Amino acid sequence: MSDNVRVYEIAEEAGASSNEVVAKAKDLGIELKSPQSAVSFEDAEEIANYIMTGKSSRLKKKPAKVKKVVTKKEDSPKESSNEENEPIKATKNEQTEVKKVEESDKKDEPKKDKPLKSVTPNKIVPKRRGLKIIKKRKDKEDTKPLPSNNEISVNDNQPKKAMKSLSEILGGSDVEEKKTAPLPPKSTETKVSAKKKEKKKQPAKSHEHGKVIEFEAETKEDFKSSSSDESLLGEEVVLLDMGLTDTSKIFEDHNKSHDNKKQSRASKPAAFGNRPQGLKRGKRKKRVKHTKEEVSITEVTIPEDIRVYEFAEACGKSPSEVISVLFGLGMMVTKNDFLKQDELEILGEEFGIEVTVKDALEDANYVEEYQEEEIDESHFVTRPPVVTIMGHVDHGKTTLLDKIRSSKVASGEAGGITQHISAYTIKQNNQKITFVDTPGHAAFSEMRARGADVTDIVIIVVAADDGVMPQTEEVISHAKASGCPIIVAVNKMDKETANMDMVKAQMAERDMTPVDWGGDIEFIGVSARTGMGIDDLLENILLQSEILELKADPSAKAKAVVVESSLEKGRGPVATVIVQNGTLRVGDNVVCDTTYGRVKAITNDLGKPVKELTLSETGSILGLNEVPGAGTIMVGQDSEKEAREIANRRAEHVRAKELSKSTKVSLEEMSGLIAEGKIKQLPVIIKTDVAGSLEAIKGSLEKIQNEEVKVRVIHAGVGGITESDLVLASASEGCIILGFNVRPTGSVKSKAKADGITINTYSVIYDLIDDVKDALSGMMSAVIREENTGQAEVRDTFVVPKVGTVAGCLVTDGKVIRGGHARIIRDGVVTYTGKISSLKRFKDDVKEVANGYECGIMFEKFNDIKVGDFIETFIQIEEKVHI
Ligand SMILES: Nc1nc2c(ncn2[C@@H]2O[C@H](COP(=O)(O)OP(=O)(O)OP(=O)(O)O)[C@@H](O)[C@H]2O)c(=O)[nH]1
Repeated sequence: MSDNVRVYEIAEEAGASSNEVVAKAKDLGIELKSPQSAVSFEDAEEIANYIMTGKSSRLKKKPAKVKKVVTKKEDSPKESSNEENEPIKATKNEQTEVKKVEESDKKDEPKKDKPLKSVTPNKIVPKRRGLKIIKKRKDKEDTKPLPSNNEISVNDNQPKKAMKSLSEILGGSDVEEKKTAPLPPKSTETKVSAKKKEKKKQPAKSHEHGKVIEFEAETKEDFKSSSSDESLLGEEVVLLDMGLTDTSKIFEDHNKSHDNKKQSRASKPAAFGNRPQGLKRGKRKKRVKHTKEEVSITEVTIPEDIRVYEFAEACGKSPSEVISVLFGLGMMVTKNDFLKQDELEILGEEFGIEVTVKDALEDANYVEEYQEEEIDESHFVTRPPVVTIMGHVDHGKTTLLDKIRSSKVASGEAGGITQHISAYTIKQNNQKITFVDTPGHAAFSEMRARGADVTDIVIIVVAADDGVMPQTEEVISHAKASGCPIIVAVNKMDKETANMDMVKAQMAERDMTPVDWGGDIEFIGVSARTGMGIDDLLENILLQSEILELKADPSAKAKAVVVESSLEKGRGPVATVIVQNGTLRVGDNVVCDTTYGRVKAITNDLGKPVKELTLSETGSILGLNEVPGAGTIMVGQDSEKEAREIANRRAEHVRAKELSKSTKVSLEEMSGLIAEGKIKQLPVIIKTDVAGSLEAIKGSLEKIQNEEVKVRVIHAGVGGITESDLVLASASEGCIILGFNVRPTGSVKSKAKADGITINTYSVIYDLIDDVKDALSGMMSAVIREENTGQAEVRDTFVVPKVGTVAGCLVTDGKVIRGGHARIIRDGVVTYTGKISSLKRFKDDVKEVANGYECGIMFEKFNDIKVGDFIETFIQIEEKVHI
């Protein structure tokens, strides 16, 4: 077809009458006689744009009137297009279209011309497409048969690439929206449907000729060439906007239609790929909004441990959406990864959803329940204080604890106390005081962190001769953090070198000013060896306790804190507890975190069986199904069933968490490994009979490490080696299970064998540590050690054609070995390091030549040998490194 465009076509395109076109053409200096007159494409574009935008490069003055019309039509997005060069009229059309689409999506984003393809005057082709499309659109609208000339020619001329640019500009999702959106009457969409019908009637001349862009609903990023009506529809939607004078309606409609499309759009982030950047930005914003409106999920309650895909599902999103949001913020996750707290927060904000993390143990939070139900202040009575003694190593904690105990408990009653126990109760002036021996200040704080702050008063022991030591400082911080009243026991006052004032001064420097110096801390001089001052100390404790007004209800169900636990031969799990509230009786059903049971027997701190333990009393209980962790809280339950259910629920949760953690850790560490370079790890699971040795082993193992290797304790627990340990071990490559005083039972053993999991059991801690050291040593790179084997001096050189230079040498030390390593030293500088490729005595190849003999030596890939060079031969010995 010809290149000519007729007046009425331009009129349709520009949404004006033929007469107007003629008039405007005249303004531009193009003479048109009638609606049947034809002009070139360039002129047609110029005229159309002039009508629509009021601007033209051929016009010196922009007619304000036209401009107005345009502005109205396009709802202002044009303004910015003015910044671009006028000649690009068609571009403007495109922009206008895009704008409309964009704006209908997000009204709040005003004109953004930039994202559109930057158009240069040379690139007229895309403009034409715009023209073509507009034309089609109008056709339908006005039910005027469209001359297909323009379209055909334009289409034919247009390379596919140009089509893509249009698709980019339009943005797949937007188009799709229009396609599927329910359209109110008079809206753009209404027109579209009208057009559709028309199209059916009209064998779409224009379509036949040219390729039409089709935006697939599902794959927005793709666009295709097709001649189907549907595809036309897609185009038309866009084009219709152009023709409309009441754009505000369109926007309204678009907005409405958004609601329906949001989801599908949001779930196709791939569509972004084809969009210009500016649009992308807009879209992202949109997406957030839409999700909010459309899915109408404004809040979700999720479990603490939730994977990406689970979260996506809960929020009505696709996993890829979640991933892309996090990816955009530099967080790499896969759909199976667990989301962290901060990630959940970000996602919630991004999607406009209020995310509530549900306590997974909500139904099994027996401690909280107890606090709510069992605490009845009307039954409160005064209870004895619980005291913890802390201090620097060797300052006399243990001696002091033992002294207090032995001096306050009749030896007959105690049955000759020799065994160290973790807690005991004494009587001072008929008032009870319970002392707890925590394994260290870290353990003390750990217990507090777990909510098991059993301590009422802290005693800091400072040796009168040593004064404040590094650990004393740590203890001060821990004690202060606990908020408990502090008493300083200045120990070893029996020593000649004791200096109370020095201790006081040092402590005062650390904000622990003695009462007699105007502060509020009592300093009591004691001697754990002689017993001096101990009464004074106990009196002070009782005084503090009075001030604290410690109260509890002995008639309530028992609530106790486990301070020590172990698995004892013939007795099973044993837990040493201190009762915090209520009374713990034999026969009580109790739950203790993941363990439960019916109290079979109670032995008090003197090792005697008792029927009950009341407020602040301590003793050991038997009857739990497993060994509870130190610091866990034991609470009495109405029935064993209830106790079991709670414990099982908690155990399940812990197990799930542990498993999830182990995958997480390995992932995190993958990147850690990369960052660290080459570090190797030995994952281990430690199981011991008592909590004390568990801590000791764990602590020692964690310390065994250097830059290259280290131990990673995946799990550490008191009790036998179970199948769940095997599950955990198999989740971590190369994990070994270390048992101390515990052994796997038959079934666990055989399962471990079948799964290829190593279980090593020990009864001596040092053996365990040594074994782990050996294992780590095995993981370390071997060290290459050199050993000199001999030396030779080059006395002469011979060049053998095609072979190389042979050094005629005299071995001056040790021996020279064929195939061995050698260094050539010239003037004291190493000039070559490599291998001896050939070693001869006269004409014979020999394996080695000893000191004092002459030989011919050739080197691998080296011929630059000179008389006077020294040859040093050596062997390399690979040596295992021990940690
Ligand atoms: N002269 C004298 N020696 C004491 C006194 N108290 C403790 N000792 C000695 O100090 C040393 C350390 O005492 P421990 O009770 O083991 O000290 P600790 O603070 O418990 O030490 P760790 O348990 O290792 O943290 C022992 O040799 C005690 O005999 C005291 O009042 N006077």
